Amino acid sequence: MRPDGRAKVGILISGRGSNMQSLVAASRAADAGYDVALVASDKPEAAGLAWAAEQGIATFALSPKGIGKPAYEAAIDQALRSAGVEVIALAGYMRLLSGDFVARWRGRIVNIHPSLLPLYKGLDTHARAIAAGDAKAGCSVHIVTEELDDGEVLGQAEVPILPGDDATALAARVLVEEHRLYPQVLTEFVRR
Ligand SMILES: Nc1nc2c(c(=O)[nH]1)N[C@@H](CN(C=O)c1ccc(C(=O)N[C@@H](CCC(=O)O)C(=O)O)cc1)CN2
Ligand SMILES: NCC(=O)N[C@@H]1O[C@H](COP(=O)([O-])[O-])[C@@H](O)[C@H]1O
Repeated sequence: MRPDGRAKVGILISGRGSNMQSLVAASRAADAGYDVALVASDKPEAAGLAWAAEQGIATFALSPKGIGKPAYEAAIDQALRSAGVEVIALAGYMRLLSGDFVARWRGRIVNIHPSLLPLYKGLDTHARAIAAGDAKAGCSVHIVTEELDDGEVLGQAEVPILPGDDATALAARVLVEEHRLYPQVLTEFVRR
């Protein structure tokens, strides 16, 4: 924790990075409680990396292809520690973190997932909610454990599933809530 009581957060992304952008924007508030010290990705071509660099935020990119998960995770871990990161926020990060990595950062990794956990862990959450005939969907911010999408839920936001919705329309409606919920929950989390 910095002398001014603000936590240093590292954000892991795999693509567009719109949640990362909402976390960065919110960090600029005096009462955010955190600063973004690093944006890292398993995809060097991830669009969010370029945006973060333009904001003057340190970035790190490495593909696990050809180097194996242990070496890959050791490099990500080193980049996070070198940046002084205290809390990791997964934001559209599509790789499963190993038990070793999670253990090294126990209780200090959070993730946003596009469903009302414990419903629809994993992928294709919106299509599954529509196929099930659900009346509502949403997103969840949870603590990351070894198990996929299984940790303590810190916050959720609901949206209606409307007649004629397809997964794309529903994802867009949920994403608006993700961008509102994640910064709010991260600020509460770093103050825990
Ligand atoms: N140990 C954990 N790692 C991650 C978690 C978690 O809860 N525990 N959350 C995910 C994010 N996520 C859902 O929010 C998610 C990411 C990826 C997948 C997935 O199925 N990925 C592909 C590729 C996996 C890989 O190559 O590593 C797959 O398994 O085929 C599902 C959900 C981030 N990591
Ligand atoms: N299972 C993890 C997962 O599906 N995460 C989801 O990926 C999207 C990333 O968008 P973004 O790159 O614009 O933040 C977000 O909708 C996030 O909830």
